[in-house]
This record gives sequence, C-alpha cells and structure tokens, in this order.
Amino acid sequence: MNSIKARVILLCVSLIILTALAMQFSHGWFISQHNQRQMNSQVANASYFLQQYIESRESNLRYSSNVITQDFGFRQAIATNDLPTITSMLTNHAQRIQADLMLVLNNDGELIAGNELDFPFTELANVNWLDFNRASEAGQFVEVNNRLFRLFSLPIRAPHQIGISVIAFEINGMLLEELKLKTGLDIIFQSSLSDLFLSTLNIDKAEFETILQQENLPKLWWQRSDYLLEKVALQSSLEQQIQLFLLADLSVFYQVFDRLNYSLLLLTLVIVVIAVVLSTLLARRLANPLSHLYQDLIYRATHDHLTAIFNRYAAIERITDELKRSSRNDKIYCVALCDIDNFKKINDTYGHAVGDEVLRGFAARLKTTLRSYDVLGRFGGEEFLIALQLKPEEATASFERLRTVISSTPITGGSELIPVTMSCGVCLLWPEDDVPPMDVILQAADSALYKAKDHGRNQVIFTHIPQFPVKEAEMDEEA
Ligand SMILES: Nc1nc2c(ncn2[C@@H]2O[C@H](COP(=O)(O)OP(=O)(O)OP(=O)(O)O)[C@@H](O)[C@H]2O)c(=O)[nH]1
Repeated sequence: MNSIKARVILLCVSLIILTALAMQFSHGWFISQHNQRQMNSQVANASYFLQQYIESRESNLRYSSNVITQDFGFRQAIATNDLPTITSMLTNHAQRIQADLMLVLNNDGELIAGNELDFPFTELANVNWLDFNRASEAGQFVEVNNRLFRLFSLPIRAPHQIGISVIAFEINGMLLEELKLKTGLDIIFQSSLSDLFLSTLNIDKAEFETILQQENLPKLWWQRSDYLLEKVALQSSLEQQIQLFLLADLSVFYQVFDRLNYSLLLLTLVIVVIAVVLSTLLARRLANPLSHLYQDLIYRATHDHLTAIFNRYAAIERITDELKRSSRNDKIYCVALCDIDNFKKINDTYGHAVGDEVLRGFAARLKTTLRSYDVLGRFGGEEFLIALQLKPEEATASFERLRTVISSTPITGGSELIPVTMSCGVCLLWPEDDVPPMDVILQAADSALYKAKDHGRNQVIFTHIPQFPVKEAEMDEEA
C-alpha cells in the first residue's frame, strides 16, 4: 500500500481508537463513581428508614400500652399479686395491640408475669431484667430464646409506681423480608455473644462471619466489589451485643453498567469501522496527488531533464552505494567517464536544438545497450558517467562494444544523420582492494578520458588508482 495512504489511515484510526478508549475509560470511571455514591446514599437512606420504622412501631405500641397500664383492674391485680388475672389481661391486651411480648416486672426489676407465649416462660428468666430496666427509657433489642425482640418499658403507677410493664414486638424473618422489599437492601441482625442470626441472605452465621472478615475493597482499579456492607449504629442495644448490617448487592448495578459498556463498545467498533472506510477514502484522495507529486519531485531531483537518465549526483550516489554494498567477489568495478567527440562542432554545424537531440539519442543508445543494473548518468554537458560490474576479462570488450554502438550508426538530429564517436576513460577497481574515495575514482577516469582525447579520440583508455595497481595479466588475458 502507498505509504502516505497507510500513514493517513493509521493516523485517523489511531485517533479514533484513542478517543474511543478515552471515552470508555472516562465513562467507566464516572459511572462507577456515580454507582458508589448511589449505593452509599441508598444504604444511608435504608439505615434511616429502618430506625424510623422501629421507632414508629415502638411509639405506636407505647401509645396503645398506656391503656392497660392505666387500667384500674390491671393495677389492682398487680397490687394484690393476682397472677392469673395479670396473665390473662396481658395476653388479651397483647393480642389487641399486636405486641409479641407483654410482661410485668416488680419495682426491683424481677419478672412477675407475662402474656401467653409460644416458648417456655422460663426462657425469660435468662434475660437480665435489671440491666434492661436501667436503660428502659429507650427501646432495646433483646434476645430471648434465640429470638430477637424490640422491648421498651412503662411504669405502672397507682399513683406510686407499683411495677413496670415491658412491651415488645419481634424482629423475625418475615419482618426482615418486608423491610428488604421497602429498602432494596439485605438486612442482617446478629448477636456478637450468641448464635442469634437473622438475615434476608441465604447464608448462615459462619458464612456471614467470613464475609465480615474479608476485605471487600478492590485492590486494582479494574476490580469491583461484589457488595457493599455497612454496619448500622444502633442507638442502644444491651451491652451492644446486637448488631445490624445492611448489604447492597452491587451486581445489579454492574449489570446495567456492563450493558451500557457493551453497547458503547459496539458503538466504538462501528465508529472504528466507519473511520477505517472514511480514512481510506480520505487517504486515497490525499495520497494519490501527494504521491504523484512526491514521485515527480524525486524523479526531477535524480534525473537529467534532457536525456531522462540519472543526473550527475544520482549516478554518483548509486555508484557509491554499489561500491559499499555489493560483494563483487570475482568481478571488477569499472567507473567510466565517456564524452562525445567534437560535440561543439555538431552544435556549431547543426544548431543547439540538433545538439540536444544528439545528446538524447546518444543517451538512449547507451541505455538500451547497457544492462538494467548498470549505472548510466549525465555527468555534465556532453560527458556521461557509466559504471559496470564485470569479470576482468570482459572489461575491454564491453567498453569497445559501447564505443562501437555509438560510432557504427549515425545519430538522427533534426533531418540529419550525424556521425558521432565517443572517448572513454575507465577507472578499474578490483574486489580485493579497498574502495578509494569517489572524487579520486572520478579524477582517475577523467585523466584517462583526457588521454583518450589526446590520443585522437574515439577510443577507450583504462586506468587505475596509483596505489591500487592494475592486474595487467588479467586484462591482457582478455585482450
Ligand atoms: N546542445 C547542447 N550543447 C551543450 C549542452 N551542454 C554543453 N553543450 C556544448 O557542448 C560543447 C562542448 O564543447 P567542448 O568542451 O569544447 O568539447 P568538444 O567540442 O566535444 O571537444 P572534445 O570534448 O575535446 O572532443 C560546448 O559547445 C557546449 O556549449 C547541452 O545541453 N546541449
């Protein structure tokens, strides 16, 4: 592919991919930050909602419980320690106000009676009612028979305090599921001292303990936390043994996030494909004229405009490169300067335009005679530079053939057929010798050319660089 075209396509596609990647990255970063903020605020709202729910249910019960604590018959039953009456009244009232637990303590905090329960009444004896009573103004979470209750107390006065009424509602699985529906989060109550564990998650206490111990923070920027777990500070729970946790499952958020990401990725791919197509079209429109211009410039810089062969500098450059790179082994390198004989006379006789035509014809004839990998360049004026790689025994014949190709047939100039001869000075370079500098080679060839002119023109004179003696024997062999 044209290199300008390839570069334009590469540039456009790289820019698009870079932009798309930056978009993906910033989008991912902002969404995940947004998710994190959303989750934090959802957890905070849920925590507030839970506390409000518990407080409002508690205050409703407080209000309804006042009816019994102020009931004359109830107070009389307590004063006379009429346990059957107290139990029956507590049971009836508890059913009416939907309290799960209604107890009566004496002023010393000892349990006297309670409503009918679905677990042995003796379990209540395990609760430290004295401690509970001390902090009874605020509601308390208390574990009874491996079940969790929210309790509060009310004094029973007649008019002096004759006992304490304890009222509670149970926090059970059903209630937690209901609260989960309202908050959207998983709720976990557990005791730090016993086996009590209530949760909307499908795991047991041991598994939850493992989750608690795990560090849930992602270590690397592309990693994600699967969940957000927050401990809710309970205002008061006896000896702080009851703990409440809220857990947000982040996978739901990430599902939406991933779906968005995949559609963005797809969009990016579509954009990249469109970019490739458009940049190819753009590159074609840009590159074609540019590459023509570039090739034209290169051609002009390296070719002689009259003869359409290499100019002096391009020819010298190629010869220098070949001398550096080529492994000539058994071949010699011949650098020749060939000059049209008495060219001034042609100009003078036929005019400059015909002279130009002769120069063109001369170059063209040499070009068709030489091999494609031989170097032919216009050295200046009517002087030409030729470089051939030959076996030593081929050198004389090859240059003689060139000389004869020129002299044997006249060159057409205008309506004239003009006989032309050339003289050549050839500098021979042997493969085992060091390569002399180019100007030294050219100078040697020029001296040989001068000799050829001096000896009557239309001939080829071979030479060598003085410190690189010519292998006479090999040349003679061929001659
Ligand atoms: N038409 C034409 N003439 C050129 C061009 N470049 C150089 N010349 C002429 O070539 C002639 C070269 O003349 P000389 O240097 O005296 O050489 P010569 O007449 O060939 O004589 P010898 O080289 O000694 O055989 C000059 O008259 C230049 O003006 C060219 O591009 N076109």
